[in-house]
Amino acid sequence: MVSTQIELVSEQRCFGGWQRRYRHQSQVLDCEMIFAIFLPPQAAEQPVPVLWWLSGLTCNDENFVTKAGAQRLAARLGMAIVCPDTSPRGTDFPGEHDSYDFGSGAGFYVNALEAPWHAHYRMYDYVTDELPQLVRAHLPVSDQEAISGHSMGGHGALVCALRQPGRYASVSAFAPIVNPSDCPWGEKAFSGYLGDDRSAWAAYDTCALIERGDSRQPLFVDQGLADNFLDSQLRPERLRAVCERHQHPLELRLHDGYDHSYFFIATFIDDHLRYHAKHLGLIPDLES
Ligand SMILES: N[C@@H](CCC(=O)N[C@@H](CS)C(=O)NCC(=O)O)C(=O)O
Repeated sequence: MVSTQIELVSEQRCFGGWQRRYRHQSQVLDCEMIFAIFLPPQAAEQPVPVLWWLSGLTCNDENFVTKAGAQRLAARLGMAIVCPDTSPRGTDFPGEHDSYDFGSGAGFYVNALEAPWHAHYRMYDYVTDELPQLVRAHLPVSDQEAISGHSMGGHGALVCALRQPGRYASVSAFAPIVNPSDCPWGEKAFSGYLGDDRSAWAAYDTCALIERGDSRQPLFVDQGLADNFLDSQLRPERLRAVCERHQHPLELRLHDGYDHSYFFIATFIDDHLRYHAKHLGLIPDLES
């Protein structure tokens, strides 16, 4: 079941299109949520394909919008970009706001199984089901979709695509957490949201999903080599190894000197937008 109302919070003209924020009551998360959408100029004429952008720890719907610099090219390509928030909001469970890597701002795109989180922390269903239905019902986007994200959101994007073969035209990620079942961020989040039975964790672990082999969708991943979290949390070599073992198509680009920040994302976001535009069948007007 989908909530039916969305309320415009703000809008700005941007590269001939619109950058907007909307508020709505999420039934899946049982709280009020805000999401951002960039609508390119083409959306005034007809529904346009949509890129889902999943952000990382500590983010809300605004980080990508204000820091990635994606709107200029998205406007030319005719691609909408939707940025969901990263967790339910407005709830106040014990410990929910105490740390940056668990609770608010850190939903990890899972459907929680453990109390008290399971009543609200259902970000997988929110970003793959409720929000797409809501956006399509109210805004000029087509059912063609691609997905990308950063860090916790890179994990989310890869997991959403690998769990739903054939759904997204393409998937990409910046500095994704590729093996959350075996890194400190993931172990903390998954034991809190999913419980101690690690068999439930594999459904949200990119490396485990590639092992399972349900999807053959190519993965496009950028990773900075000066990323503070490279060796402790991200471990792209594990993604490379599992993809090699299973002949899963992977383009993994390692970039000297780039860190974990949105400066890294802003540097390479155009490559990702063009990659998705190609797979979404958009004909880019890239002269000039
Ligand atoms: N706050 C954490 C790091 C959190 C962090 O780097 N978050 C990334 C995603 S994992 C982010 O995008 N932060 C928001 C921003 O840069 O705008 C720390 O200082 O260790």
